[in-house]
Amino acid sequence: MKLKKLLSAIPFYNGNRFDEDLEIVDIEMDSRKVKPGFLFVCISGFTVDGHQYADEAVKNGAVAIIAEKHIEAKVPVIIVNDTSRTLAILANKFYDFPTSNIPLIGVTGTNGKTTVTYLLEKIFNDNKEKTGIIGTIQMKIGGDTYSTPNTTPNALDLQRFFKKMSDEQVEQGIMEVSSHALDLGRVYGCDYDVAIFTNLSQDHLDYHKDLDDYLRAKSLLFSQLGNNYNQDKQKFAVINADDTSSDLLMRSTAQHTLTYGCQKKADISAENIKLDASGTSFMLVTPIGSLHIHSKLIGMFNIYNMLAASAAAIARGVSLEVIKSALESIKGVNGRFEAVDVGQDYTVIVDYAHTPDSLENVLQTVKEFAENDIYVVVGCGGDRDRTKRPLMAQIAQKYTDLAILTSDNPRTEDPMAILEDMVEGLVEANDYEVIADRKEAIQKAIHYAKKDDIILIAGKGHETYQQIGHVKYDFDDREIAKKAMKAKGK
Ligand SMILES: CC(=O)N[C@H]1[C@@H](OP(=O)(O)OP(=O)(O)OC[C@H]2O[C@@H](n3ccc(=O)[nH]c3=O)[C@H](O)[C@@H]2O)O[C@H](CO)[C@@H](O)[C@@H]1O[C@H](C)C(=O)N[C@@H](C)C(=O)N[C@H](CCC(=O)O)C(=O)O
Ligand SMILES: Nc1ncnc2c1ncn2[C@@H]1O[C@H](COP(=O)(O)OP(=O)(O)OP(=O)(O)O)[C@@H](O)[C@H]1O
Ligand SMILES: N[C@H](CCC[C@H](N)C(=O)O)C(=O)O
Ligand SMILES: [Mg+2]
Repeated sequence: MKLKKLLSAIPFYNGNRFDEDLEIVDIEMDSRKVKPGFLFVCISGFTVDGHQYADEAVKNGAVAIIAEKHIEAKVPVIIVNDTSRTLAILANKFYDFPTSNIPLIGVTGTNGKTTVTYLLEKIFNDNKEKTGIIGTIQMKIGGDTYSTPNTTPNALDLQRFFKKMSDEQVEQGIMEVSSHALDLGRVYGCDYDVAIFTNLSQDHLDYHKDLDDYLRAKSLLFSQLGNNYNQDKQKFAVINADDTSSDLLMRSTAQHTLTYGCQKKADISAENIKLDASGTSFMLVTPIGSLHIHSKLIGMFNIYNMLAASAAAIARGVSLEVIKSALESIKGVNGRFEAVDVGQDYTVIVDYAHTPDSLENVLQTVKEFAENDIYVVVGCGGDRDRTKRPLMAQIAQKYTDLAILTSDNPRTEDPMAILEDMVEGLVEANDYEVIADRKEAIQKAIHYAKKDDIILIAGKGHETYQQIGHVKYDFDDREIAKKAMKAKGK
């Protein structure tokens, strides 16, 4: 694309000082990835300032630069107020507004985003539609998977992936939209058809000033719904009516709303709920009819996830029969309440609970079905919200017979300092142990386990690494638990 055409996406941009007939081969925000003919965008990051790398970008072949301040360069430098937002606008234009060709569902909320996206994948695949997914575990088109460092990638990677989805005739895009992404404008310009809200509870207070600021970030998904207005497309906000933030989110959108819930009056609800250790059953009540669902997913929180997915599928025109068969056949989501079974006579569950609310939900569920002792192995991530650490330790102790506090991904923090923050939250007299080495902590829990006990290993779920400092070491809770059980003779 010609630089001139690309720059037409920036309002009031009228700099004719440069050779705007320059051909731009692609856009980059990372100097190390720049190739001849690229446009380099300087981003002021959290760790370094991208403006420092303009020289390197030019050496690698950048033919023009977008920056927030004057820099000396042998190529045209276009100055804008906010390079992050400009990058989102330019990437959208460069890849030809790919989300206008793909029906897109965005899922936001503190917990349940990944789960809801995989429920939706199953529903749309059963409806014979090709899906594309973007989220915490991976990005995916049909059966092909791609890794991503973020739950919601930066605007450039995101628009590139949407273009790929569009080229590969994806019929339904489904993505997790993190509060960081909303706040940093990573999803600016994405044309969502359905925006889903799961719930709001404490997390990410390292980044957001307070819970109101966190909610404000989440609300951006709803206020931008339908901005790329197209009268042929109906847009829907799917909102958890039982969550205290639902009112604000409903007021944040001018589009249709579909509410779901089990307590307050809602458009889509679950009645006659039955929960047991093998799954859940309920009557799914919707504006297009009611059906009985029997699912293998465990816990009340998963009923909410199923309601959210059903509501979005209904908004997209999927029949209740397809929704029922998909929800009844899905076995679970990678690393979410995943049983690790080598034939032992006690239960081991690996789960991704890494917030106070998710840990409480999951332990409440375990407690409801426990026939004997409950052990939890849990830690908190380094370089993340410190205030959730004592709360998570308190919850770990409240619902279990033994809490083994350990490391999650310490990142650049001292693991013992993280554990000290956790221990501050302990209030009850019952037992706890602190074992900083996660492998040892898992082995210890398995060593203690007797017939009919339950061990919950929380926080890392699907992750296959442990990040210590800046290095990611191979680490999979499930593999370590299996080895420990086999070493014990099960
Ligand atoms: C705090 C945060 O969000 N950081 C994100 C951010 O990194 P950054 O701004 O620090 O980037 P930087 O390293 O300072 O670099 C600034 C600029 O210089 C450029 N650069 C850098 C070095 C070089 O040699 N040349 C060069 O050009 C970089 O490409 C970049 O454009 O931009 C990066 C690229 O998009 C992200 O990968 C990175 O996410 C990191 C991995 C992260 O941990 N983010 C977390 C907090 C996050 O966003 N999490 C949410 C999910 C939370 C949830 O569970 O809900 C997410 O959506 O993932
Ligand atoms: N609707 C829910 N409400 C509360 N807790 C939930 C809910 N759904 C899942 N959980 C718990 O939260 C954990 C994480 O679930 P999931 O990965 O679906 O959430 P997420 O919102 O994608 O998380 P992340 O912010 O890390 O992307 C699960 O392992 C489970 O313990
Ligand atoms: N997306 C979340 C994941 C947390 C997972 C947990 N294992 C941790 O490392 O803290 C985050 O980056 O805050
Ligand atoms: Mg997720």
